[in-house]
Amino acid sequence: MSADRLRTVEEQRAIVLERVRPLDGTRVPVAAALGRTLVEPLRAAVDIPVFDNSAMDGFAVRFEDVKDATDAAPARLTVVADLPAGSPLDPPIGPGEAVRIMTGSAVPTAADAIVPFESTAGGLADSLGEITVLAAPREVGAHIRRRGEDATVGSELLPAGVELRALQLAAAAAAGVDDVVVARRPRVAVVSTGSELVTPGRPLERGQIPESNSQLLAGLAEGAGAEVVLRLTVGDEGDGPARAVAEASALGADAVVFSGGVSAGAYEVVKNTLAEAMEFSKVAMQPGKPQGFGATDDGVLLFGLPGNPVSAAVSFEVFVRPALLAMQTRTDLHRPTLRLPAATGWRTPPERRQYIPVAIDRSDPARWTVRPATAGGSGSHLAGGLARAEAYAIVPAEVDVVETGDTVDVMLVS
Ligand SMILES: Nc1nc2c(c(=O)[nH]1)N[C@H]1C(S)=C(S)[C@@H](COP(=O)(O)OP(=O)(O)OC[C@H]3O[C@@H](n4cnc5c(N)ncnc54)[C@H](O)[C@@H]3O)O[C@H]1N2
Ligand code: MOO
Repeated sequence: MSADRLRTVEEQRAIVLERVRPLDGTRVPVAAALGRTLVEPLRAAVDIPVFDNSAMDGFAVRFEDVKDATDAAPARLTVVADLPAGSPLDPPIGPGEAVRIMTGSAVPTAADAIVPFESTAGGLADSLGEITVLAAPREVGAHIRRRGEDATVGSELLPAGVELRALQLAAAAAAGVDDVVVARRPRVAVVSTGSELVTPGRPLERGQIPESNSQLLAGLAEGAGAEVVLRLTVGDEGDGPARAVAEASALGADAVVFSGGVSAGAYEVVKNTLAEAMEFSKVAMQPGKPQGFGATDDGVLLFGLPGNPVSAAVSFEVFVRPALLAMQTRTDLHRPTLRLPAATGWRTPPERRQYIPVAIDRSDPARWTVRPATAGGSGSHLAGGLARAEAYAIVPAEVDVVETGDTVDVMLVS
């Protein structure tokens, strides 16, 4: 590689992923597994449904008895038992007999169809003595939900490597599973660098700004399944980064995410103090050109993201998030992307892939469009506009300008 050729995003990401070691699996209750990554397939512990059960409130019948029932020629049956949900009973049903049954109750072995209350003359109001069936069930098995039709004991509901969200955990619970084996949460330290940074809300003197990257990066890290074990700000002089790495290691951190102090100035504290453990490179992306990455001897990953807030946000998406997911053995390391037309045009940097924060206009459901979320275009300092961003439009390095109506790749991040 020539000295001035910038690395591609893929090259830099490959260097990062090469250093990732998978975290151990741990067994956690299903109730505590939201956002965790499965490391063993999820298998059903019981059938779903657990037993043949009624899909309707009504009567369990012998199809033969009611198959010809109509308004003009109703079938009359005697109700011989009542089955609320949860009843353990399996009452016999003789010719001309029926059992009142509620949705979810086990269907008696002797029944082969359900007649809903709506198909009888008396409905619920007159459902415990003689009943008059005015309409035949469609077929044998009508309104019966069969045991195991959704899943059977031992069948795989989910493969390893997927994130457990509410729907997946509901399926686990429905399958009688009470705990799952998931990856340990990566422990992350978030370290902001810069002598100009002040805790938000404090009075600002000339030259000072509110510190926002730790909020950004801690939130993104947690969103990627990590546990933030340390969050601090260090100045541009001294050995703050090295002390932060030591503190993070003592806390068992798997990764330290620095922001700021990685480019070409006189006070690049991350670059100046961690040069032995980290490599500092330029990546053909905008924002996010200056990147630092490395690891301690103990394998703690060290990310040196550029300090501009949009640069830090984009860099997290393309390098840190995939690494945190890979540690958790997640199969899919990347955000979903769509291809959408641009609602307005914008300029793009030469020879660098652009990641521009965008808002999606969904007013026409058949034609979503995107527009830059930041008023000043792609400026990496425009932290306020991030509030409106829900995605990044990704424009290839070869493209110089996006025109209104051009289709762009859009990486969804919220
Ligand atoms: N001569 C050159 N100058 C710069 C280059 C270059 O190639 N040559 N690259 C520019 C690019 S691109 C970027 S991006 C920045 C990256 O700089 P650093 O990573 O060293 O970041 P800092 O200088 O420390 O800060 C940049 C900017 O961001 C603000 N900042 C930093 N940390 C925070 C924080 N935690 N919360 C809020 N804002 C933060 C900081 O005040 C600066 O305004 O370098 C360019 N320069
Ligand atoms: O590459 Mo910098 O990250 O443009 O702002």
